[in-house]
Amino acid sequence: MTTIIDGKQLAKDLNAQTKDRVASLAQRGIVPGLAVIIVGDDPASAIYVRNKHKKAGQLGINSVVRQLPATISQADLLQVVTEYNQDPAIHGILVQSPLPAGLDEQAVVAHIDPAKDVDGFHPLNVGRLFANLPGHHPVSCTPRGIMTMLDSLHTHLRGKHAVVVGRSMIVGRPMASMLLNADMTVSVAHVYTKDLSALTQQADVLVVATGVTHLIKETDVKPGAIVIDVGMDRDENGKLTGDVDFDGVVKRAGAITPVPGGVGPMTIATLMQQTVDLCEWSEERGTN
Ligand SMILES: NC(=O)C1=CN([C@@H]2O[C@H](COP(=O)(O)OP(=O)(O)OC[C@H]3O[C@@H](n4cnc5c(N)ncnc54)[C@H](OP(=O)(O)O)[C@@H]3O)[C@@H](O)[C@H]2O)C=CC1
Ligand SMILES: Nc1nc(=O)c2c([nH]1)NC[C@@H]1CN(c3ccc(C(=O)N[C@@H](CCC(=O)O)C(=O)O)cc3)C=[N+]21
Repeated sequence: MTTIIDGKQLAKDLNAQTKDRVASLAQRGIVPGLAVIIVGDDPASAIYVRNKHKKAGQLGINSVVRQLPATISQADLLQVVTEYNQDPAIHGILVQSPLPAGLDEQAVVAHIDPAKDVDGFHPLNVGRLFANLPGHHPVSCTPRGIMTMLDSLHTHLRGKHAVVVGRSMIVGRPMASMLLNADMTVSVAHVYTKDLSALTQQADVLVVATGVTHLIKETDVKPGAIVIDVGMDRDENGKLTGDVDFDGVVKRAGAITPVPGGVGPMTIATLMQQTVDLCEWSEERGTN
């Protein structure tokens, strides 16, 4: 029997925990604050931002959405980030990606106070993850949510082979670091990988984040493998689907995430979790 990993239910469970933590903070007069900066009018980004804002409200997190015109200058955008860096009511800052052409996303991310970097995209936090440094630091929410999903399976990861397909800053690279930090043997595949299928067939844990609809088929997967589909793609009918051919792969995998209802809801729940983490860490340090 294949386990269908229920991202929606896991997100519900995680959100319930986050809500409890927010309630405990409220008793001390503390409200976690999240600032979401969205530049331009990309419709997909607008939907994500609305979902994040709604979820934050449900959990008692104070979320501020700052909509900025696509024509904003780099300097003015940096100034908005500075404003939230200096605002003691804001614990997490997120700049929705992608930014319109002409704006330097890396420079904007590097301008965020690393202690308020709720996406875990700041180079200092990326480096801390890569080096597996001890202590508190934020990390990319999508792979962190995937680690929570793997934890829920209560399976032994140490020494097993993980294959990550994709090497983006938001998913593939931080995912590979987290799996390595969990003592797995990690392979990272990308467009130049030769014989991708031969590699993915060796994976005990296979994470796919490419944006290529149904790249991974039943015959690309080892029997019993855990398959995590990060893809959020549109099929020929405009329906949301993944990078994994679910109907085929489900016959062979030991566990698999669906799209929708898999990694996506856990990304948002993890963002909320990490906003509260940042708030608690700043309290511990006494910086607020
Ligand atoms: N559910 C969620 O929470 C999230 C979902 N997503 C979704 O995940 C998918 C990936 O997102 P993201 O990582 O941002 O995408 P990017 O486009 O930034 O990166 C895609 C990666 O996949 C690799 N790749 C592309 N085609 C192939 C191929 N045929 N074989 C092997 N590797 C390939 C690329 O390799 P190379 O580097 O060589 O070009 C690249 O590293 C998208 O569908 C996106 O919508 C993204 C973020 C969050
Ligand atoms: N700074 C930044 N941080 C991000 O975390 C970030 C970003 N930029 N840019 C875009 C990607 C994408 N992303 C998703 C969030 C939720 C779902 C999600 O909730 N998906 C639902 C379905 C939603 C639907 O039906 O459209 C699901 O999979 O079930 C998906 C994708 C966060 N991203």
